[in-house]
Amino acid sequence: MGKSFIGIIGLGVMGRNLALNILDHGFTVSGLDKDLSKVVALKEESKEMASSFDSVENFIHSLEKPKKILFFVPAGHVVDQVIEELLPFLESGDILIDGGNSFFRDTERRQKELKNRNIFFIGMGTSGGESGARHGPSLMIGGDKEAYEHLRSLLEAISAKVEGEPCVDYMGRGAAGHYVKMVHNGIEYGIMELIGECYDFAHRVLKLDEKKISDLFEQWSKEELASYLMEITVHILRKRDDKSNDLLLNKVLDVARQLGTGAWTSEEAFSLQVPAPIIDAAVTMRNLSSRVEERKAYAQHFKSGLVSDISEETFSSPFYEELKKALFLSIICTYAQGFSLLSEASKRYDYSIDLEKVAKVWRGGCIIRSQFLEKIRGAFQANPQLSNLLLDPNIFREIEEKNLLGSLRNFCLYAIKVGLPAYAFLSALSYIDAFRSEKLPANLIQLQRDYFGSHTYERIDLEGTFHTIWE
Ligand SMILES: NC(=O)C1=CN([C@@H]2O[C@H](COP(=O)(O)OP(=O)(O)OC[C@H]3O[C@@H](n4cnc5c(N)ncnc54)[C@H](OP(=O)(O)O)[C@@H]3O)[C@@H](O)[C@H]2O)C=CC1
Ligand SMILES: O=C(CO)[C@H](O)[C@H](O)COP(=O)(O)O
Repeated sequence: MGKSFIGIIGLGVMGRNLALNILDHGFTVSGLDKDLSKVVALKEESKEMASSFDSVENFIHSLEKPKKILFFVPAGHVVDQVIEELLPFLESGDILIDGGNSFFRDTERRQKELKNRNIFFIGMGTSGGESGARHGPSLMIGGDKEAYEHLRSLLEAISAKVEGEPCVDYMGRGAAGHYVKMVHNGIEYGIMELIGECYDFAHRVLKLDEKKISDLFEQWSKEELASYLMEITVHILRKRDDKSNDLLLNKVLDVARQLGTGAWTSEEAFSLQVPAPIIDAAVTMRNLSSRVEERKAYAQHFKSGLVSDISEETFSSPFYEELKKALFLSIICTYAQGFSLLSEASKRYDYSIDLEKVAKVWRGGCIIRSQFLEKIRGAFQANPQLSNLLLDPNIFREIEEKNLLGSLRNFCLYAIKVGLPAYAFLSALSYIDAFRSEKLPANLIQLQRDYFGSHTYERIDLEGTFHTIWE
């Protein structure tokens, strides 16, 4: 039996589907998982799959040189454990690829440790979930460019395509691939929270049922809001429970779980001092959702969930348009915050990330793919140094011409009036309002800091730093 082009360790949701995708494209694959039944099942599903390996040694020997080994195991210590197990069998020039959601600092450390042994370590951000892995994911590559060249033909073949262009590219040195994927997930958190809040408003304030909301969202997903997350939301809103007569949504606990990438994005944004309040709000709202007992106890103090009811006549169809525009602008702001973080990180960590390429690989296959990413790509094509998407003349014009800001403000006013939690929308509004403020009260903060801590301040009329003797 010939040697395999690539080996995959971890044949769960992602590894299994990616293996099948790779096989479909004519590349040979060996698979390994600590759960042997997964290896056997995959071999049964695809006769071309080279398995079943009951030991790392046999698995390694089934691979052609340089050995290319892709991991899809849980992020964290398991990745280190897998590397430890492989090390005795690796040779100079071998290439390890971590396709999981690893923390970028871990990837940097692994790259340094393995470089001493002349082993390449690629951090590959992977998006698209189960179906993306099977039919075409979006792939964000970081690490040694030469090592990427060994994988390029395979990754271009298996990735999603948009107008013939593969949704895979080299993002930059070091952990750039995992960094871009982390920010992708931060944006994913933001958009999911916004869609959730929009649904909540439509349901609890406009008093629309799920059928009507799903029809509305379906219509929107054929317009400016065309995106994967809108599409799946339409399906979710229509899904019936197989254990009762009800909708599945009505049977599901209102606690949003998380594996950490959204919080990492927020922590990074704080660390690099890049404002990303919608992503912060999305993480906070997931955290708040998990405080079930506290929420229940506090809710006892109020007769109804909403502070006041607004008569239904207030909300005729034209208001639905306001809601759509508010969501659209807030989603634009979420992308703006993510790209702004990438722009800063690229400089700080010397990744040299090409933001146009990021938009290109996110247009297809990934969870945050949307029609709007074409405009984002255009913005970075026109100005690769653009520091914030809101400054792009075309995006600015669209916001102005459609009066998106007016709609967002109107939506937020109603949400506040009735007491509906809309933290992500309110964060989007504050973000824009702060950005369009030539003057902020930060002069007062400068003086407060100087007052209590002698931290000094800058003046608008004189160069240098100043301190006032306050008492
Ligand atoms: N699911 C998704 O939509 C996406 C996931 N990711 C990331 O991809 C990675 C994998 O995710 P996913 O496929 O969902 O996870 P799964 O849990 O479905 O699969 C992981 C597999 O790795 C196996 N495994 C665990 N430890 C070892 C080990 N030491 N040696 C060999 N195999 C091992 C697990 O076996 P066992 O179950 O017996 O522990 C399991 O079969 C994660 O980092 C995840 O965050 C990235 C993008 C999307
Ligand atoms: O990477 C992904 C999608 O892009 C994974 O599905 C990830 O698990 C999503 O994050 P979380 O589990 O925290 O919601």
